[in-house]
Amino acid sequence: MATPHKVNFITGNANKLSEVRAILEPTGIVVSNQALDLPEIQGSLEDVTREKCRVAADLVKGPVLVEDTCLCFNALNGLPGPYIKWFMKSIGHVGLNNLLAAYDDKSAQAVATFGFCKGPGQEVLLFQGRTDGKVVQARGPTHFDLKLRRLLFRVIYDEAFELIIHLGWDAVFEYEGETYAEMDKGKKNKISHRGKALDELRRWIENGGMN
Ligand SMILES: O=c1[nH]c(=O)c2ncn([C@@H]3O[C@H](COP(=O)(O)OP(=O)(O)OP(=O)(O)O)[C@@H](O)[C@H]3O)c2[nH]1
Ligand SMILES: [Mg+2]
Repeated sequence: MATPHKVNFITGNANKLSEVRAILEPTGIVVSNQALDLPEIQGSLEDVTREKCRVAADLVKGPVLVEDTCLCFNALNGLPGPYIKWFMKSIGHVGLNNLLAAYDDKSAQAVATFGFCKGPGQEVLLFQGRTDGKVVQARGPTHFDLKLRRLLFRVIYDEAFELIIHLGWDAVFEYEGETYAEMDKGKKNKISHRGKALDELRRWIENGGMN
């Protein structure tokens, strides 16, 4: 039997990790994980991922997969884009809606950019997926993971605030009438920015890219 392909996904986000595993593992790609704090520079979506990947490969001294997620509002020429994590932390779901209050155009794109690098000093390859949707008032469970919500009630306020950034924006991103939060995970993973980017990665791996 052929040895399964393996990727070492460097992320501190447990929700991303579980989605990546749910998407890749049924295709025979084994996903290991290291949670490292990687720098996120200012720049284009591609620049942010490329730099995360370069630093991760240096730290791990081996092959790595990283991902950076953006939420781009068309009325705001792509902002918050790669800064969505900090916007979520500062203004939450209501604030994201308020940002678009002055515009009729509520359309947005969720973008996942994965970077793969074979090791220190090697080229970073990018795999990107985009899903078009629109920003709506929060609907569906306002968490990107239930366990985190339970934890939220158990930790002190400051830690709870830090965790809010992991709750994500699934509840305010609507795709064809349903928010990501209202969809079952299987459906989200089929149509999501992350699912599409991982399709590209899987095709590349199946065509011998990692050899
Ligand atoms: O509701 C959501 N549905 C998703 O599908 C999704 N994917 C990412 N996110 C959130 O968007 C920001 C991206 O920032 P990000 O890419 O830098 O991630 P991160 O810092 O959490 O992890 P990482 O950089 O260690 O991989 C972070 O706040 C993530 O929690 C999502 N929220
Ligand atoms: Mg990050």
